[in-house]
Amino acid sequence: MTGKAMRPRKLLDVVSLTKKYPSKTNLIGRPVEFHTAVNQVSFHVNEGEVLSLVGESGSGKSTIGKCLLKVTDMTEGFIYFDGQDISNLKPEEARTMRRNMQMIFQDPYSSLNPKHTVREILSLPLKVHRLARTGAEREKRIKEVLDLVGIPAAYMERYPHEFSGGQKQRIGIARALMSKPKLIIADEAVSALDVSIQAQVINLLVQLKKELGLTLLFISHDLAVVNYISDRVAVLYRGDLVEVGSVHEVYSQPKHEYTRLLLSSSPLPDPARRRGVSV
Ligand SMILES: Nc1ncnc2c1ncn2[C@@H]1O[C@H](COP(=O)(O)OP(=O)(O)OP(=O)(O)O)[C@@H](O)[C@H]1O
Repeated sequence: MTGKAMRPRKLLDVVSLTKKYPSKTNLIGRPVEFHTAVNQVSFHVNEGEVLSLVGESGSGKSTIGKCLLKVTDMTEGFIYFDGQDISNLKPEEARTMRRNMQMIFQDPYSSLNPKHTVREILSLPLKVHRLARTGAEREKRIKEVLDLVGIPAAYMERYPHEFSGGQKQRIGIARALMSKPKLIIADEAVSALDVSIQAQVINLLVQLKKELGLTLLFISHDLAVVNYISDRVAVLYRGDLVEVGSVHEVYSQPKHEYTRLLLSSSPLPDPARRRGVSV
């Protein structure tokens, strides 16, 4: 024993990520002008931590999430995930990668297929990633994950419309957990929920982080929620990453003018600038 602290391992390393969207096309539909939604953004997420991306609407948060999941192609930059360069994956490789990088969506109402039962919704990731060969194996994993998110296994044959908003989001979280991913990207995962339900879902994520050692990239415009859940926070302003640091550092001593503005305009009680505020 040397007494030295272990260095955290970077699970995700984003280097100079740039995404430009076409903003004007010529007569034959070729893009001739571009809008830079994400500009040379670099950050990392350590294994087992929650990093939040914050910023006002249009600052590029969701675009970063989409580039990471390969839902959209980035224009420039590098992405390293779990020791692998995933900057330029082929579609088949991206599918395999998504087993380890899953997403929780903002709107639990539209993100679950209304025609599928919970069993079908949760079976799908297992089938796509060829993870459970038999029906019994699938059943076991579904029950295990429903238990983790606090939905009774007896509700497995129900359809999404039979659940409340908070329960639907728990099912969304369950779906993301099915393949035992290493990283979960939660894009405004609680914004569509009532405040009291938000707190329950956030507490569930905190509990899952502790129990499963989850690594989370949490995308949100809500500074109170971010304060509660995050280890570190990265602030985006019009596509630029202007500041990154521990929640305590950023909230108590914001370095960038925009971060100060964001904090002053958020309904965050003063003590919330210290860690541990409840939402
Ligand atoms: N598919 C697209 N085509 C063209 N422009 C886009 C597209 N998606 C996003 N944008 C633009 O890119 C910029 C960043 O958008 P993005 O959705 O990433 O921001 P955001 O911070 O997630 O905002 P919000 O919280 O409102 O979703 C915005 O100016 C947006 O209009």
